[in-house]
Amino acid sequence: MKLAQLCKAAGIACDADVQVTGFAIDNRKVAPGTVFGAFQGARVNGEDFIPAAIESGAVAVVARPEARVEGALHIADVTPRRAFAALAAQYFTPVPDHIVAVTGTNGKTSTVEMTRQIWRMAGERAASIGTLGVTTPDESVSTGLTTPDIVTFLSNLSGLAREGVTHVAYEASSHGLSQFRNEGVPVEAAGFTNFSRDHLDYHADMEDYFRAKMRLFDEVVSDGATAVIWMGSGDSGWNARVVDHATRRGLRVMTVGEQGEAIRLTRREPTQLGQSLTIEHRGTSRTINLPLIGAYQVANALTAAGLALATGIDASQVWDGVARLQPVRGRLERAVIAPSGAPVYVDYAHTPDALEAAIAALRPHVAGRLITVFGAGGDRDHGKRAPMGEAAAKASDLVIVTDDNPRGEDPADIRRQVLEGAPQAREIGDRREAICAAIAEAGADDIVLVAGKGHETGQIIGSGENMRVLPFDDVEVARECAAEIVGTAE
Ligand SMILES: CC(=O)N[C@H]1[C@@H](OP(=O)(O)OP(=O)(O)OC[C@H]2O[C@@H](n3ccc(=O)[nH]c3=O)[C@H](O)[C@@H]2O)O[C@H](CO)[C@@H](O)[C@@H]1O[C@H](C)C(=O)N[C@@H](C)C(=O)N[C@H](CCC(=O)O)C(=O)O
Ligand SMILES: Nc1ncnc2c1ncn2[C@@H]1O[C@H](COP(=O)(O)OP(=O)(O)OP(=O)(O)O)[C@@H](O)[C@H]1O
Ligand SMILES: N[C@H](CCC[C@H](N)C(=O)O)C(=O)O
Ligand SMILES: [Mg+2]
Repeated sequence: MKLAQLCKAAGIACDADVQVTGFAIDNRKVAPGTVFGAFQGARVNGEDFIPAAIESGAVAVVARPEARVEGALHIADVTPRRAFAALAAQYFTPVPDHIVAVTGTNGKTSTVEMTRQIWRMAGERAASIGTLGVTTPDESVSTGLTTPDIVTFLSNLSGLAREGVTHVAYEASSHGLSQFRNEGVPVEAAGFTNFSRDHLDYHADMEDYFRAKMRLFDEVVSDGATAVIWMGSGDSGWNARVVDHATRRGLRVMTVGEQGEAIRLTRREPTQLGQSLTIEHRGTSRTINLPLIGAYQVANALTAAGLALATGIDASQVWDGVARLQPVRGRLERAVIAPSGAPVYVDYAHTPDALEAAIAALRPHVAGRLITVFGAGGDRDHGKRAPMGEAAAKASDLVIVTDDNPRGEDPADIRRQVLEGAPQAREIGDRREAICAAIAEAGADDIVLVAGKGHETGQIIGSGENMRVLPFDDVEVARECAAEIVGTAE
């Protein structure tokens, strides 16, 4: 493909009659004919690798105007990541016909996964991209990050289209949005789940964090797209601000929830295996049995339903799909029933709000005590640690604070910060020991919640060159702890 053609389609000024063979943001991935994106990063300055990229055959470099580019075309832009995304998107074609994105502090992975399930049950070839990796009709492949880099994202999308996938739901994290890591393609609908504290190690404050998320509605979605916005009973005001952003952009606004107008939730009652919901949609009231527990999964399921409707799926198929949703890996997943009879749940709650939501989900099912085991990740937002402790302590009967991916920090330090919010909690650093202690402690009427790692399969220790990932899976460990108790009793 010719560079001039790509530039023209992207609305970027460049005039070079060179053949493009690919795109890269890492000089080590440059081959002859590549367009190299040189960005200032959090760790290093990509502009330092421009000479090496040109040496390897880069034909053009997208970089700030002040960057030095000698020996290749300089496509200068004050926001080079944005220009690079727009240009690369012209190269990685075709893409699936229906693409939707989901943002919010919690619930993105669950919502994209549920959207994928609803599409699939309606007979579409559907995929999702997010924290769980890329899930296609045939397989699931982990990518390591919620939003991979822009080149991986775009090439994944065109790869999916070539495999015949027509519908894709992707997760737009605030990191991804602020780094222009997942855009350039036509986005037909965007979902918004909720907004609460997280990532203030990366964003200056809550407003800055919110602004990053709003790029999805202000800039990333296509003109005339639909905004599916959760409006629950107790929302903090952020969700109403999302409606303002969507309205200003001229999007079709679809609000969903107890206070939703397009899809209104009028009743929710926990049942033995899930919950019974009454929904009003297009003047019709219907009762649906959602086979999942937890108010939070209702929010995600209804937001997913809104996204499926926005892509033209027939309403009766959407509601049938909601009634047949399968659990999402690591989100209120029942790992095992302890020998005492206590169920043990694994959940990915790693913010104060998520812990509150996960505990609230289990509370109606607890006759005795709710025992919560959790920790906080290292090299991430420190300020959320004490509030996580508070959220757990307020709603649990017993809290055990343990380690969760300490990364480059001293784990004892992280636990101390969590314990500031939960002074009565027990402290057991070793995560396996903590999980086993909770399971051993639980009686027949109790429930154990192991929060923070969900689907993760490793404990991340150390950083940089000393980083190691020790195999660790909360679900497996819970099962092993339960088996050990049986073993000791025999
Ligand atoms: C802070 C952050 O988000 N960093 C991400 C970001 O890196 P960066 O642009 O700052 O990169 P950098 O390492 O400073 O390098 C700058 C540039 O030089 C280039 N380079 C670098 C070295 C070299 O030898 N040659 C070279 O060309 C790099 O490719 C890069 O373009 O872009 C990279 C690829 O696009 C990501 O891999 C990297 O994620 C790091 C590993 C990370 O841990 N990110 C986490 C915090 C994250 O993004 N998490 C969110 C989930 C959040 C949530 O939903 O809760 C996510 O979306 O995954
Ligand atoms: N709608 C919701 N409201 C409140 N809490 C939620 C909601 N959905 C999920 N959670 C909580 O957040 C946890 C993570 O959910 P999920 O993985 O779907 O979110 P995410 O936004 O993708 O997270 P991440 O930012 O880490 O990618 C769940 O295990 C649950 O504890
Ligand atoms: N167990 C995890 C959850 C991380 C969630 C991730 N989305 C992020 O914050 O980057 C941790 O804190 O290490
Ligand atoms: Mg996620």
